[in-house]
Amino acid sequence: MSKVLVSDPIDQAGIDILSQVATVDVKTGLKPAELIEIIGEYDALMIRSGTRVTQEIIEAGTQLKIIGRAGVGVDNVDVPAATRRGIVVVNSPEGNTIAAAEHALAMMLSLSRHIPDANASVKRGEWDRKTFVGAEVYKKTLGVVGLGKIGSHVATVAKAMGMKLLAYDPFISTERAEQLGCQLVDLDLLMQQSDYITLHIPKTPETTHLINANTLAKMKPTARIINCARGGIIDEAALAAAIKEGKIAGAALDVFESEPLGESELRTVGKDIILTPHLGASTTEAQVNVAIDVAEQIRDVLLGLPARSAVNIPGLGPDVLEELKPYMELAETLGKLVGQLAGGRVELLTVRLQGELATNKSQPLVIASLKGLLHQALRERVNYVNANIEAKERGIRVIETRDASARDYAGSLRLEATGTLGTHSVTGALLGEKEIHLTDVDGFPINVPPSKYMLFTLHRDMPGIIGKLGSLLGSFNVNIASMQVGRKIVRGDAVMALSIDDPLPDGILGEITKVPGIRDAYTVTL
Ligand SMILES: NC(=O)c1ccc[n+]([C@@H]2O[C@H](COP(=O)([O-])OP(=O)(O)OC[C@H]3O[C@@H](n4cnc5c(N)ncnc54)[C@H](O)[C@@H]3O)[C@@H](O)[C@H]2O)c1
Ligand SMILES: O=C(O)CC[C@@H](O)C(=O)O
Repeated sequence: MSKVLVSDPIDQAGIDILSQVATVDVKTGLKPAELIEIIGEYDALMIRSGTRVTQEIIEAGTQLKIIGRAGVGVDNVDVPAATRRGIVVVNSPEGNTIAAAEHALAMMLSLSRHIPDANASVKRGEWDRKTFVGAEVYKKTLGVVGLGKIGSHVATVAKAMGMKLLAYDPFISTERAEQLGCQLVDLDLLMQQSDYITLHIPKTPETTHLINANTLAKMKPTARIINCARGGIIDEAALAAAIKEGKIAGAALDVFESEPLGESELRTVGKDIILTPHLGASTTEAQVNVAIDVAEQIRDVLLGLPARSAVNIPGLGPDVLEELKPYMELAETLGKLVGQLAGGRVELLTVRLQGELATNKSQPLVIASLKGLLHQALRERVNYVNANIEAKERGIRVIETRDASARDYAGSLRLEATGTLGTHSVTGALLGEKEIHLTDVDGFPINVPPSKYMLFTLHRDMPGIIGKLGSLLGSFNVNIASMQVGRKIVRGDAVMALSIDDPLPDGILGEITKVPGIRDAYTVTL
């Protein structure tokens, strides 16, 4: 019989499901060293946010087939390390949506009516009705940052309370925002005009400290901000200072840069801040939902069936997977690349299956392309199961075309993305059945394997330009691993594809486009 370790408190409904197929050990509060010592015995690990599943733990888990996160965020799991070891990582993308949305709404109302402090004062034996005069949310403006699952529910309820809604989400269509009664605006306008601001975005390199001293300075002195998404999206020191200096009226936080919250400026802010210990998902209903959702997936994988919500391995049948796996990796890589070249919000993705691919089942490749395209916005929240629906919700139209006559490679795939900032295309093929090569960018032929960090330029093919770019990158200590120019005619327009060893430092793209002859530059992380 299989063995499952449950290392965080999980609802009994989940344990009951696991017990149908496995021996279940519940051992919570283990120290990393204790977990490393015992993990080798187990086929599956089920966690919440309390267990940090590091590469070391994954390597010690020699029998592990699946890690189940009873919740949304898998930021406490080293997913790449699990993927390298062939371990499926599953989550529950929707089980706690309502709980988290309601917590954010509760925070907003508690802030506006001083409920935590009024409650504490009565319990101290006081009867003070003057200090706790509040404000109504009716007819006030709520700025929703991130209009995904949780943000959408918050918006719907806030609308019903008579609030005016602004939303900032660069990956959502105007139509979707309008359906929710939200006016889609840029972040600056949202910060300036909102009375309440609520964050519902993932934590990514782009969203880390998205709310900082500069953005806080744009808020009204009477405005309040709520973060029930992820710690680190708000710069905590800047927030504490902004409240203490009266630049904003208050904040409510459920999540923190470091959890559990230790010594922190936030604790010294006083009555204008509400702090809860990551309770967004802590409702009986949500805990039952996520426990059942994840336990069912662990049970299925232990029985050799696909998981419905894997963040790293598709929930498709093993036969389809085996046949299409290399092409799905190609499609996902091209999706990530074209999404980053297009920037902004993509409205149309054209997927063109060429050569022998034209006769293949296209659906998995379209899904893999969309998963890649949406990765920038949704990170681990987009998977092979939800990519299609997430794309629809964002108003991304997909067109599939086929060209069996294309003969350059046995089979190749071309993705073209049209968005608010223009149209870009990329083509790729497999060499030796496995090795991905980029064969065309924006109509310019190249032949380069993708690498984690890349830089693409659109420039005029003229003497000296490569040297100037090389020196500029060198002056920023950027090491070039490889470089190739693709051009159609000599001294015409050309594309340069560079693989670089590290991410480009901030501000360098602007310097690159100042090099005479370089029109555009795009940095890409794959
Ligand atoms: N406090 C809790 O206990 C708790 C519980 C559940 C979820 N969460 C967190 O809540 C957040 C939202 O979860 P969800 O399920 O709604 O996710 P979701 O993927 O459905 O929605 C996230 C939205 O953010 C948008 N987005 C991505 N990058 C953005 C950017 N740079 N600027 C603006 N918008 C951007 C996406 O387009 C998407 O619409 C996540 O961080 C999740 O981890 C917290
Ligand atoms: O397990 C929890 O309570 C955290 C839940 C939440 O942050 C999530 O990502 O689902």
